Amino acid sequence: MLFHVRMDVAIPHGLDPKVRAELVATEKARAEEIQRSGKWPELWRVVGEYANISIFDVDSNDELHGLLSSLPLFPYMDVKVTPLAKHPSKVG
Ligand SMILES: O=C(O)CC1=CCC(=O)O1
Repeated sequence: MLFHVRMDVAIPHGLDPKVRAELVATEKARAEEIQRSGKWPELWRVVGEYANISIFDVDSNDELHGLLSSLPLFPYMDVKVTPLAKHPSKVG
């Protein structure tokens, strides 16, 4: 099952810079781990925004929720999920 996911990140401005740096580093490590599993085939920065557009390839809604909520930045994200289906006009 493919899902288009947009994540908008809003880390509180008052957060200790060391805590912020650690959060971002652990987010990167976890994101790379999930990508290596093949469940997160696309990850793109939205130009000019602290946001990304991703494609996830998972077996269920519950699996996707588990992956997203395992991200250290999850508490600071607004996440919008769009389930994808095949388009009848797609060639190939
Ligand atoms: O920077 C972002 O868009 C948030 C994020 C998701 C995975 C990652 O490494 O950072």
